[in-house]
Amino acid sequence: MNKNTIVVCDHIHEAGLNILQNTEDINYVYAADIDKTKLLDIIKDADVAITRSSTDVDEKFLNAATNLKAIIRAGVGYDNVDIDGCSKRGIIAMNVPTANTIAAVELTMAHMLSCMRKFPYAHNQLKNDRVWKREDWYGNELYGKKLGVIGFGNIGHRVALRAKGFEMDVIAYDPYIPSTKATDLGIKYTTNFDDILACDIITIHTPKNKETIDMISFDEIKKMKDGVVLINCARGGLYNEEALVENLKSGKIAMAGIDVFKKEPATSHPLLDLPNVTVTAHLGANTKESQREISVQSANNAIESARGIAYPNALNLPIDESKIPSFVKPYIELTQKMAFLLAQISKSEIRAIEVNAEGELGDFVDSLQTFASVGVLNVSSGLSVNYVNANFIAKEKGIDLVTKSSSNCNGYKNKVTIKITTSKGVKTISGTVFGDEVQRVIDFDGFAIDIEPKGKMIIMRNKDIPGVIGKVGNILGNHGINISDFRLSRGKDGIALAVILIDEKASSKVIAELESLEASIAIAYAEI
Ligand SMILES: NC(=O)c1ccc[n+]([C@@H]2O[C@H](COP(=O)([O-])OP(=O)(O)OC[C@H]3O[C@@H](n4cnc5c(N)ncnc54)[C@H](O)[C@@H]3O)[C@@H](O)[C@H]2O)c1
Ligand SMILES: O=C(O)CC[C@@H](O)C(=O)O
Repeated sequence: MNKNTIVVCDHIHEAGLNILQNTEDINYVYAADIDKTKLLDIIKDADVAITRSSTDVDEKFLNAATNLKAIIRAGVGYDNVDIDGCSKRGIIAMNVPTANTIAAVELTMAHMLSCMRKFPYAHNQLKNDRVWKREDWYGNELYGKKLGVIGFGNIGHRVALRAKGFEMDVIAYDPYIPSTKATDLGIKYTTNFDDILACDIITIHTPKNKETIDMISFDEIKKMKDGVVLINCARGGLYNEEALVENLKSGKIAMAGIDVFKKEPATSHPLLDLPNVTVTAHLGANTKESQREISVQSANNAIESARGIAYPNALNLPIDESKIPSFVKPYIELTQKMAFLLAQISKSEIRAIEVNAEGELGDFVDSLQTFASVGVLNVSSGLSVNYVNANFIAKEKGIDLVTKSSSNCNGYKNKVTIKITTSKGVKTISGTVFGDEVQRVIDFDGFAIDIEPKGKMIIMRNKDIPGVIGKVGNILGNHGINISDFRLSRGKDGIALAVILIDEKASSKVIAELESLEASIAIAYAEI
């Protein structure tokens, strides 16, 4: 049996390692203790890799991982995974989004309490210095304080709930959620960032991305109360680190509780030199409960993806299958088939692919576009194109991807039209699904037609003159080709379009003979 290889690149709990070890159809390699440069040698054999924040999945990693089909980030944040790089190579990237939520929530509360009571310093004075000076350690209470929560997702909303337990006055800022997500929990909601800057304590729980890096910097800190407390258990760099250091030194920020740093490991960071900072070494996810769960989920997900069964929590799939209503699924298949058909007929450099989804289907036009790209590119690039990398490859080839949608679909419940622009001109195809799953092509280049997109076919554009059908039948018959269906559509200007479904492949000789007919304008052969 040809076994798939799963490489574990970082330390994960033994519960997951045992699962991998005991899975017969998996070849499991433990590479967590190996130097990261040597990992590049090992990763070349991996079908699936499991990583944490200590392994950067960057260009170097991905270039070395020539067999890789899937990668599991054993945690929430995937800012150290080059998702575009994965997509370009057809690698499915996944994370484990909720298994460490509680661990991170509780560490946030610990930092908050620790900052308010200057806990580590009080602890060190007694434990390390053996000094009993109670007058040095007057802290502040959480009770009654205003807490600003930036990012109200899995962690942020739970921090808010716990803060309410401490009878704090909590306000959430997260423009990407409905306000009711907060207000239903009895938590105030704002879209005005200044409301957050006016709080006594601010904690951040957003992902790290272009929008959130330096979200709090010199200007924002200037607007804050003197003596504000800042907590970051999300990602280093969400608070600008230079601004933190300067304002902690001046006392504008009274205390900061920091679990994460812009560059990790951070053993000589200037924040570590300051007396008003409580720090931990990226321990947000480090509870035994959370690590066991992350490890088990990562191992199971890695096995499923190695077997090609499922890709739980995929980050770069164009569609989340669970969110696609069942009526859309046959349209996805139809779109890919029609695009494949159209690209075969076009046989020239593709410049643009436009997908127009009409009816309720309009809401899913982006997903349909991806599958149209797969269909088109499969003709020229083969099966290495999949729905993870199709749009990247199309863009790299300079193909314009256009989507349109409308509610009106001329008598059909839903309809999808693909328009391909090539160096030779424009071709269009439309289709619909009758009932639950009867897929039909209903229009070819403006000719109304009704065919199932399946099998071998000749598409012939011809002058609408007598005797064409007979002559075509003769040529195909002479070559021993059986016609299973012949669909004719007559245009207004004396031109007709025929789609001839046949049982055997039509050779280039057959196509040449058809082209030589006096009525013939254009002949193409295609197979789905
Ligand atoms: N310290 C650790 O070990 C540790 C552990 C787990 C998670 N994390 C980090 O914590 C953060 C939050 O994780 P989560 O599981 O709650 O993620 P999540 O995706 O459930 O929530 C993130 C929230 O941030 C919001 N958001 C995004 N951009 C925003 C913006 N510009 N302004 C305001 N809100 C914005 C989103 O709408 C979402 O509600 C992530 O950065 C994650 O990597 C750290
Ligand atoms: O332990 C890790 O890999 C980091 C965990 C945490 O930061 C996460 O994003 O899940």
